[in-house]
Amino acid sequence: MSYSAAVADQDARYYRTDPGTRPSEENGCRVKGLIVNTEKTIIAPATPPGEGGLAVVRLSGPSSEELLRRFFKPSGKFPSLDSHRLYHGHLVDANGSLIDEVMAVIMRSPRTFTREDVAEIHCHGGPLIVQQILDLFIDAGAILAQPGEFTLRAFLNGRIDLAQAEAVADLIHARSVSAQRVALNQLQGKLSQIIRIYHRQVVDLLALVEAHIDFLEEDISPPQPDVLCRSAEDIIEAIEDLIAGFNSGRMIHDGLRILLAGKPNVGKSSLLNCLLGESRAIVSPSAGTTRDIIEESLLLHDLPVRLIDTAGIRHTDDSVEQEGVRRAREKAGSADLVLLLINADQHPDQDDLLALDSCRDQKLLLVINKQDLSPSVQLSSPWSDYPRVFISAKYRQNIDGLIEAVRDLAGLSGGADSSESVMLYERRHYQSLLQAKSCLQRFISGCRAGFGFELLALDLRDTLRAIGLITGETTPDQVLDRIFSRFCIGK
Ligand SMILES: Nc1nc2c(c(=O)[nH]1)N(C=O)[C@@H](CNc1ccc(C(=O)N[C@@H](CCC(=O)O)C(=O)O)cc1)CN2
Ligand SMILES: Nc1nc2c(ncn2[C@@H]2O[C@H](COP(=O)(O)OP(=O)(O)OP(=O)(O)O)[C@@H](O)[C@H]2O)c(=O)[nH]1
Ligand SMILES: [Mg+2]
Repeated sequence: MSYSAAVADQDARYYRTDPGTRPSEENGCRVKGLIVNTEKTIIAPATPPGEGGLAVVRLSGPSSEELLRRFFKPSGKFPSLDSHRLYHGHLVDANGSLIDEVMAVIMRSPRTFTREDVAEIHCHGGPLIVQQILDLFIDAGAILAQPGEFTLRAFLNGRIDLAQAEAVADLIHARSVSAQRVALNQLQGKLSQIIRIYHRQVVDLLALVEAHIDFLEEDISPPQPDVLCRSAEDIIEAIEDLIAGFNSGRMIHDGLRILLAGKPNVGKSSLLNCLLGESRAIVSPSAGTTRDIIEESLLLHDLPVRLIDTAGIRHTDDSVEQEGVRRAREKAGSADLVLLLINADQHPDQDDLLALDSCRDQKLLLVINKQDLSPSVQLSSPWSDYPRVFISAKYRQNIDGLIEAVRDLAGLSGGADSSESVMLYERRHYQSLLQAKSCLQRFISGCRAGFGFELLALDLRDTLRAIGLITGETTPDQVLDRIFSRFCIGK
């Protein structure tokens, strides 16, 4: 089967190892079984499509070595290929015609990324070459890997847990150094280690409770409710520490949504252009220039940011401008942070107040623009209630001060860039921990209300299930499926 036919056939390749749990046919639609057949040897390009210096094609599974040996002819006289050694040679097809001059390596199980036998072919980076190599191996019995299947196999074979597998994708997608660092820490198992500690503590607590269920007749004194409660409270406290960092983690990972708000002509679009370093939005001295919402992604000192420029907010009879104002107000709610611009050379007026009203409930930084025109402006309440920074968007004055103020307000100054830091940034992990916390809280109220140990044990088992979702011990197949489908082919 050719590479493209194999891609088309991908869906037909999901099956489980256990025949008892074959995918069922429900309403004529196949349910994807996630457990892959690790008897099969998978193949995929490990490098992105297109031209490059090199491309790497990777195989994993029991036939990797046999398939490599069939088509790879090492230079020199090597009776056998040593594991983990890169060899120079030629790749030839079944008829013996040359496909490419390559380097190849065989890595024997279990010291490999997937814990299976892995072979890699480092060929010239041309799409046609890669295509021919894939065709060659697929014709010989290898199957094209699903997106994420190498990492999935590493997970199924127990080399990494689910949080580490997710970190592989996050590492690849990271666009800022901090996001990269946080993902790398997670890949190294630092989050998993903490999760395992929580797990251990809940297991210990459960053992205490269950011992009393099992040995009811024997004369051992039951654990004191306040002792049980205290243990649960300690675990909750630790979980809360991790939960508390989620917002910062999420911002580092997903980027910060920053809305530029303010009445017309305060310089919102000028600030967008200034931060972007290019003239993206139209700037003009006439009020009401921006009508549509303009969104751009950029890095502010390594912080990924989605910057949203909106129509200046004011009362207006122009229907197009009214629509712009409506959209601007609507956007305000979805932002992590609002930069509300006012003029340095003018006391805030009714239109400024209107703009403030539209984003009062948001985290807000007052940006006093055009400081080149006037060095200071006297602010009274409500304006004096907000953190503020003076800048000039047009002349790029104090932009560093602005970025610092943004980081401060987002809670990202210091801490976050410590290389040791473990940060919660996946919503899935956050939700599992919230769930674990509420199970523990239920346990505590149960203890206090004098519930029986059987019931209390149930709460603790629910806690363990919630914690296990993070490392993948208790994660349902559909969730695994969703996680691994985020991966690219070949990872
Ligand atoms: N050429 C190449 N480079 C690569 C990878 C790869 O698969 N091939 N990787 C793929 O993502 C990453 C490296 N990650 C890896 C992680 C674990 C193992 C591995 O073999 N682990 C074994 C122990 C290794 C040993 O002791 O020598 C294990 O954990 O059991 C290999 C690569 C990035 N660079
Ligand atoms: N002196 C001075 N002028 C500025 C500064 N920033 C912006 N301006 C000027 O203010 C005018 C309005 O700027 P814009 O960026 O279009 O303002 P806006 O808030 O996007 O306006 P609307 O899109 O109409 O809501 C332009 O003439 C800019 O050149 C500044 O820091 N100093
Ligand atoms: Mg504008």
